[in-house]
Amino acid sequence: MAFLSYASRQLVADSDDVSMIWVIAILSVLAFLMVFAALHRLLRPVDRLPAPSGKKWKLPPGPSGWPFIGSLLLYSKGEVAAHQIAEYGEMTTTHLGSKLWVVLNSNRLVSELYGRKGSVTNGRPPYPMVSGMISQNRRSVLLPVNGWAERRRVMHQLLSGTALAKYQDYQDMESITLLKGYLHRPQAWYVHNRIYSNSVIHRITFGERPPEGDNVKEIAKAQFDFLTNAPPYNLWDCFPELTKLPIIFQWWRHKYAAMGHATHAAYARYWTPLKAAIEQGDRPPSFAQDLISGEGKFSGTETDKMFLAMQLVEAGSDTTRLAINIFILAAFSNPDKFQKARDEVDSVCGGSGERLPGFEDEKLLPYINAFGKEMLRWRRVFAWTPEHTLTEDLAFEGYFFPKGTNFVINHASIANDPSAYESPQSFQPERFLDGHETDMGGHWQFGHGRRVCVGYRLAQKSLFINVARLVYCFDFAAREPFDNTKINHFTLDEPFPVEVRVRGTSFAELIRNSSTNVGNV
Ligand code: HEM
Repeated sequence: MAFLSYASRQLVADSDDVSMIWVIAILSVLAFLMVFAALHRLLRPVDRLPAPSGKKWKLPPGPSGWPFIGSLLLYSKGEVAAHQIAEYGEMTTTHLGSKLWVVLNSNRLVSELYGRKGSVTNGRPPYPMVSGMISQNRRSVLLPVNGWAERRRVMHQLLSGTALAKYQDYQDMESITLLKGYLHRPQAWYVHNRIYSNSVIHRITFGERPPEGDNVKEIAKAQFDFLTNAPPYNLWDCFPELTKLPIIFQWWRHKYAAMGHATHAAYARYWTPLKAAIEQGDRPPSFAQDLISGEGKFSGTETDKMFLAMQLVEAGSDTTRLAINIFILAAFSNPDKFQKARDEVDSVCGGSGERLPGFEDEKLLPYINAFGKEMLRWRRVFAWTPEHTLTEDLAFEGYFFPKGTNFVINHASIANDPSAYESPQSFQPERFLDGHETDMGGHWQFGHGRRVCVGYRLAQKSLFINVARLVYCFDFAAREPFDNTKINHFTLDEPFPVEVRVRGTSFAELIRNSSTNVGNV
């Protein structure tokens, strides 16, 4: 009897346990579904939100992508993705996390949407991590119109017109230093490219070459943190709405907040002594000097000024280094075009090392400028450049785009479009011999429209002077068989195997005798 009552109690207890397990399971599933539904609602891209009454969003075709992440996995395939995306037509709709990315696959559409419609496509989406936390909302390149516009005006004013001419002396001087580097340590050609790029932008920003020491490493780290999290590389910035979650659930914020503090501290350690020296008046002309003296009429705080100057150094250094690397790649991969470029410089400067080409020769050397443009079409510094975001709903060519749509240039696919460039795989500077060799049309590596690279004229001058002088004085060959589609941008070591040789003794003599103390700087 006792046994029976024990057994029946146990049965009831067991069935209670089973029911409890069921209850917990059902509640868990319900909780999961609720969280899923809430997240789904929170992370709806703008084209899934209602359109103004009586209308419907109408977007170009594109891959359907996965729930939540959209086509994130596709974009991780690099240039292969760019070509697959372009298969949908002149414009392709994709989703990058919760962001709506409309990819522009033709020159015509970049001109139309970045250029003609520039007053409504000059926004930026929110980047809570790389802009908000890492950059403390102070790097203009990622700011929305409000916050960006004044910084842009100041940079434009202090980097164009007479300032541009003033800074040419720095480029001249540093380019001779680069030639001397190539002459004395040819195997370190890629290091000289880096030194040139850092030194020029540093002189422009602060009036002097970068100082040696630990500060420089800290700055390099800050730049690395920024670049490796720039769009579209930061996963959390593909879901900006997640910042609406209670802070306790945003475990990833700490990492980026720490990067922001480190960036601020590194900048301050670097900027403070340079600013003090500039204020004492014993430094040559520079962007920072103009900024500090109030020349640019910038209403920002001291910290804003610091970020503006430091951003310039970051934006101008690595981009130029990579572009000169691409020149070397183009030079040894296309010997016939290289010879044509050399013939042009010889016809102006003499074929026996009589004198170095200079800025005064620019109009006489159209092929050199065309070479510079073609190399940025042929191989690129950037696969993707930051989004241009719609600041209001836009009806365009039968489509209806919601405010918040991000337009993005498909650089790789446009550059390889046979309807835009005959034999796009081949390197042909001739395609840019159109009387506009010194402007930047023909490729979009500097962006386009109101947010176009503010330093593109400086960059174009750097490319001109270095391409002209390197073509004139040095020979380049691949040291071993090499696939020239592999650029290895992200290494600071030799990116591809190159043998550099000075053209002859008269050219070595010319370089040795060239002074790096030119100009009135
Ligand atoms: C080959 C060299 C360079 C390339 C390929 C390049 C490319 C770019 C691109 C694609 C953008 C963004 C454009 C957009 O949003 O549509 C940009 C912005 C910017 N670039 Fe360059 N750049 C180069 C050299 C330079 C130099 C030498 C400087 C410094 C003087 C510079 C300073 C900047 C700045 C400050 C911005 C942000 C502008 C803003 O906030 O409006 N860049 N650049």
